[in-house]
Amino acid sequence: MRLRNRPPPLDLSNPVLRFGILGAARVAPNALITPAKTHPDVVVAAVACRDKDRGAQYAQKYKIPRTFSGPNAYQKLVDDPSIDAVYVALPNGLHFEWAMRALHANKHVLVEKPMTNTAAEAEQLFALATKKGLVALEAIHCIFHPALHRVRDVVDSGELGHVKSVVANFALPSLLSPLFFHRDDARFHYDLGGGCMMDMGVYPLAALRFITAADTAALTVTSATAIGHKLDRARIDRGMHATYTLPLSPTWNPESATKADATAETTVDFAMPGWGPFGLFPRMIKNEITVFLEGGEIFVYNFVSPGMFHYIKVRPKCGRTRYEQAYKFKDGRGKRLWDSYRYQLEAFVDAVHGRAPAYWPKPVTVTTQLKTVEEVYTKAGMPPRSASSYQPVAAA
Ligand SMILES: NC(=O)C1=CN([C@@H]2O[C@H](COP(=O)(O)OP(=O)(O)OC[C@H]3O[C@@H](n4cnc5c(N)ncnc54)[C@H](OP(=O)(O)O)[C@@H]3O)[C@@H](O)[C@H]2O)C=CC1
Ligand SMILES: O=C1OC[C@@H](O)[C@H](O)[C@H]1O
Repeated sequence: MRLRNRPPPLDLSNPVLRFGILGAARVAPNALITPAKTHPDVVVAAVACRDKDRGAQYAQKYKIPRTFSGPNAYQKLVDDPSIDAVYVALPNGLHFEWAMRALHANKHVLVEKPMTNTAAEAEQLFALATKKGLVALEAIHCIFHPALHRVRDVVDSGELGHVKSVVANFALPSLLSPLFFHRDDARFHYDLGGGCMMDMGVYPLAALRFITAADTAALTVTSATAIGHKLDRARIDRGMHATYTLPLSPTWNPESATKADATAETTVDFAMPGWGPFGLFPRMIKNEITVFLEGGEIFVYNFVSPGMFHYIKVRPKCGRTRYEQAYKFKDGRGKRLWDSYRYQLEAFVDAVHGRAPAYWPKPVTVTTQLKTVEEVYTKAGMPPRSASSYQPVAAA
């Protein structure tokens, strides 16, 4: 075991990016470990897990050569000179602290969504990354897939006129919830940045902002209604419904655009109850967006994981309905079999190497989204998620 855990010697002429993962996290196999296998410039070199045995099992299962464990595991990984980039796969409330610690240790950071608990924290994080010349990316993977770019292009083309409203839903039926969440999941804990709007809500919000080109401004939240979670009804939302006003995008076709702002709504739920007598009939997963435009509708099925399967239904008021799919970018970049995590990794590595990624979110995209999430909680009568108590080192 000792031998296996000894780091391979560093080859400084090798452009390979050596990732370390913080947390033996459930998300990491899909989000990084598997995509890294098909990226020639990426190696998953280490994982840090607080528990020694669990860390060793995880490393063995996913063939990760090095494990850090114990109470200082995360800091040891972050400080290790053989690691170039840190994937922060921890509960939301720990993202800020560990991404900041990694940046201070001169590592690039791929941070799980939502990037931080608060908009102010994300601003601080991006400021440090910029100061140090490091890459910091929030892992809202679906935005990196060509499918949502195709939807944005159809909207942008003006073929259906300007956007009137958008409805985006991502919700799991209660029957399926135990497959996704532990009974005592971090998602249900306020102190760890839990809540459904934080966890699932960021997908519909980011996607609808992206496809309507309203991704660099904070939306106005016009209403929000939360369904409290049984473990903490006052602070943790099991479900959230919110409505917004979208700023009019200057990229819409000026011929068809009117001065009226568009509206939007999102619905998310960790555990939708069944319907009918005693809620006996289970609901289906909701994972779709509908864009209503002057001249028709666009419906996107499976916007969260479009790499698995998706379709885009374009239904003009006059004319024939068509179905589209997009698994590659229009400039030919990408591969049919890449999923959204693989596209995200491609963008991350491109950015590290100074190549122009197919898509790269501006820091303001992330910070304004978090402002909107904060406003949703406030409007729903719940406290926005609290800032981390971590105090970044002043000068590093
Ligand atoms: N992009 C995507 O598709 C998805 C993203 N996510 C995001 O990824 C992050 C992690 O989610 P997920 O993988 O489901 O999480 P897990 O429940 O698997 O937890 C991840 C790790 O968090 C660590 N951890 C550290 N402190 C605590 C604590 N106090 N309580 C609980 N865990 C702790 C544990 O590390 P250790 O091993 O050291 O014990 C654990 O392995 C979240 O931010 C979530 O939003 C989640 C799912 C999908
Ligand atoms: O893709 C996802 O689906 C379920 C969520 O709880 C998870 O965090 C999210 O990223």
